[in-house]
Amino acid sequence: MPMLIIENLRKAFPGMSARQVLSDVSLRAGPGDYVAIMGESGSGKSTLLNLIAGLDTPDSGRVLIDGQDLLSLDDAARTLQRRARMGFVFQAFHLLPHLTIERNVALPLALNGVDERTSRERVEELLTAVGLIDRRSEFPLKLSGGEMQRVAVARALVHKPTLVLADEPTGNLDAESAAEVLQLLRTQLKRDNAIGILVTHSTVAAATTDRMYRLAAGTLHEQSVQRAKV
Ligand SMILES: Nc1ncnc2c1ncn2[C@@H]1O[C@H](COP(=O)(O)OP(=O)(O)OP(=O)(O)O)[C@@H](O)[C@H]1O
Repeated sequence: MPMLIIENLRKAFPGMSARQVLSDVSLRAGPGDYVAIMGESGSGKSTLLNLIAGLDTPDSGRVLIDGQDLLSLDDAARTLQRRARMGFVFQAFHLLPHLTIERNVALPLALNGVDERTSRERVEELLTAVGLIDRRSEFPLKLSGGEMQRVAVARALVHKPTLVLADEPTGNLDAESAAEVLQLLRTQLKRDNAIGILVTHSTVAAATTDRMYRLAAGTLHEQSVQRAKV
């Protein structure tokens, strides 16, 4: 069963203005949970995402994904686990320009050694779900921002990860494309029973999740959300 446990994370960065960026962050999420994290610029949202992804090391506390502490693994094993168990959606899309749309979506499957036939079927399923199956042979630069982000959503979910981390995924989109991407992200997460973490400045985006937290003074504060329809 997909499970994310974040326990008592602390993190400070050394330097002149050294201060506790995260002082005590804990969070639990299970299958299909979709959580928003908001907070002022500099409150530590990116720091927290990096710790969850095992890209940075906390001063204390731990992150367990499906019971596994990524930091207990060496670099190579941690990379394999990250590839297998996580999907990412970034503000700037991060599609590979020299690969077709279907190759972009297939990438996590190729990296995880999934066979060609299974891969083809799953890519088709995801591209159909995000409404881009007819554009499969095109290259990303032919697409609009909203379309690129729909490809990125397909790529983040194609390998059925435990956890999808979305960092301001609608920051570069107009309101209409943003709503479309948010709806797809939610639908696909729920369909695959994945855990979603959405980092955003937008209350409209946050309102599409199930639970919303504000990161302030180094810790998470749960906010009441009125679930919005997107
Ligand atoms: N590698 C680093 N070395 C030193 N300080 C850092 C480092 N990374 C982040 N910080 C500091 O930690 C604090 C939190 O930064 P972080 O990027 O996590 O904030 P954020 O909430 O993601 O901000 P934004 O919304 O602007 O992206 C900031 O004061 C930042 O300057």
